[in-house]
Amino acid sequence: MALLKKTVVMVGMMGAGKTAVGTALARALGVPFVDSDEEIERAANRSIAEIFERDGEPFFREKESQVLSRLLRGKPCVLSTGGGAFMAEPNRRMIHEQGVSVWLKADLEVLWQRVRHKSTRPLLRTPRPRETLQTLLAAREPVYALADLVVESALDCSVEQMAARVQQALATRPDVLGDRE
Ligand SMILES: Nc1ncnc2c1ncn2[C@@H]1O[C@H](COP(=O)(O)OP(=O)(O)O)[C@@H](O)[C@H]1O
Ligand SMILES: O=C(O)C1=C[C@@H](OP(=O)(O)O)[C@@H](O)[C@H](O)C1
Ligand SMILES: [Mg+2]
Repeated sequence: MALLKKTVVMVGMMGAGKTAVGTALARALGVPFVDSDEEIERAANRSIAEIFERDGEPFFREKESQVLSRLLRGKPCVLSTGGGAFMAEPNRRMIHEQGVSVWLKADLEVLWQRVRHKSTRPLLRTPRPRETLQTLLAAREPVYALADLVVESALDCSVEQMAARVQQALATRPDVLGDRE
């Protein structure tokens, strides 16, 4: 059984699999899983889409930073963020100081196939959502590249396979993952 010394923070685009792979990774490691979007929704008692609609994106980003700060101060766990969380420099600093970031990297086609039938992501409620996703991806990739570890996703790679790949990447970091006695 593994011993987690630092919180593993999943970052990357919408549809990269942060929530799904983070859940599987936490199960495999035997540690708690938290998702910043779910925490925000629970505290507000509203969906992310409703929060964007009623309170606007700046309000959501403020809540996101607060939730990240709180969760990073807790016991080591797997923490999946929303796709925009890593864009803010103060968030990146907190994550870097208190956890280890893992970028789930995926290309446009993979991301699009995973998000196209869902209406839960307010940033993609545009006349041409695929193009919006492409523009966001181009703007964000250089920032995700600042993450501590990168794990690439492909269309034929299952959630469990991705979690195993992340675990392999973490095994190269004895400051993050150790052996329990
Ligand atoms: N490696 C994968 N293989 C197959 N389906 C996946 C994979 N990763 C994610 N998915 C699916 O894609 C969708 C988006 O994944 P999700 O975890 O919500 O992404 P994110 O949290 O990064 O936006 C979900 O339906 C999820 O089950
Ligand atoms: O990319 C983004 O800015 C967002 C991604 C979403 O999370 P997922 O990446 O889990 O879909 C959610 O936080 C919100 O809709 C904004
Ligand atoms: Mg998610």
